[in-house]
Amino acid sequence: MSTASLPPVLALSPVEQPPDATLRPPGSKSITNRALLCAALAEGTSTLTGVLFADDTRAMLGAITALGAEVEVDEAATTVKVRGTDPRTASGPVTLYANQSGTTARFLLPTLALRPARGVLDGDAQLRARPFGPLVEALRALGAQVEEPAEAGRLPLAVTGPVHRGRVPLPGHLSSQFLSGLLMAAPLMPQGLAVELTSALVSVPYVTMTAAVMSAFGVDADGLGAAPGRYRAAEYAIEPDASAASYFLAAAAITGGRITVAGLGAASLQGDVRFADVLERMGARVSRDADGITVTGTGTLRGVDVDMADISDTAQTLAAVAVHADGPTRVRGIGFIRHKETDRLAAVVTELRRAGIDAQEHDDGFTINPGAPAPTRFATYGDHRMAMSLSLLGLRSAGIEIDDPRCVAKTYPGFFADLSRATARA
Ligand SMILES: O=C(O)C1=C[C@@H](OP(=O)(O)O)[C@@H](O)[C@H](O)C1
Ligand SMILES: C=C(OP(=O)(O)O)C(=O)O
Repeated sequence: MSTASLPPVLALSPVEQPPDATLRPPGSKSITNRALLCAALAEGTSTLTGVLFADDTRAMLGAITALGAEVEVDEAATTVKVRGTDPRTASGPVTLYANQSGTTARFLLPTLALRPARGVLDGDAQLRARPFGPLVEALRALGAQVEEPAEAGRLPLAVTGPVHRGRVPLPGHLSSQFLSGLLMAAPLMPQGLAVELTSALVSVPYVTMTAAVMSAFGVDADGLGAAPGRYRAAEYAIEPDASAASYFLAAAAITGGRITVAGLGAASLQGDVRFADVLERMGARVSRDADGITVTGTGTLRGVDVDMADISDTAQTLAAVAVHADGPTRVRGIGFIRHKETDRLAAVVTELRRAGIDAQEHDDGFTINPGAPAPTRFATYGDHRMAMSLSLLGLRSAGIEIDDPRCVAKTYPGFFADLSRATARA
């Protein structure tokens, strides 16, 4: 699936009747990038199934190949075989390119610090604007050399390992990805690693996910460290992406239809499945079973006051739902999403106001008042989640257009095709 056939501006039409559909979104970006890295660091050949193919995971595939893993891709079968490598035996320099992908970049920097050679990590302009300072400080504290040829705490960065210490302080309030990246490299550090958090951790479920994927590849991690050891090759099945699922569950709530997202059962590793709980609090009917989550819109949506620090990738989805509620929605706990693909608090409030919706930005979140969106061409800020969330406003309102819809290539190239399939028929 590619975004090449999408126009530069996508015009959306409201649904003719409430949808009644089942779909299985592509594999989880977060799990794919963890499984690819753990497999690349493992002894033996792993087989990953349900792999996401999108810009962010292609960045990780390219990087582990550059690091010396052997990768065999069968995209049609969503399968990747990875023969692992040991970065501690590397000799030459390497350059890795993370494109726009925060996970790829933050997961790989600590792995570069395992190599007794110089490794350069870079990304596109958007990723170069995102913070890396806590990881730079942590790797230096562990004994690696880090050069910051551009700006302090920003890509590009050059890292020369190996590390030789095993304890490190780390702030948690900006991003959990720094901790996840350190944890995945931890078993290959000479003393393992113990991290001491110096500020409250955001996006906590992603660290639990990191420990779960590490454990599937034979390493025990407790969320703050791991003992020295080796990953073992595994056969690993990746779940559908729960953040991607949020758009479809929201679509059912907004339209009064019924949509089932298959493949996200009660044992899901992804915190974002809890977005369905927020829809339930708002008045949608939610059922969960071993195979998936179904949301049925009831025609009533109440405004909510909700902390989304654990599930912040779904905050923009909720903003689109909140427009259709019967009272204000206040989202808290997500000041850190100003450092994602764009300043997501400013972006979502600016775009909703452009459509005539009464929305306010706060230090830690936003308030959205319900309203009828005026015909609007929405800017998307190179942020896939702006494009996917704002497209939900086109389900009930006429004249909604999405600028640069191709930005969904970051995590979900087939999003607009899947949205029109899921919402086209009763
Ligand atoms: O570890 C991960 O896979 C992710 C962690 C989250 O980032 P932060 O920890 O920066 O909030 C999330 O927003 C991102 O899409 C994926
Ligand atoms: C924040 C995101 O991605 P990343 O940090 O991995 O670039 C996202 O997918 O919403």
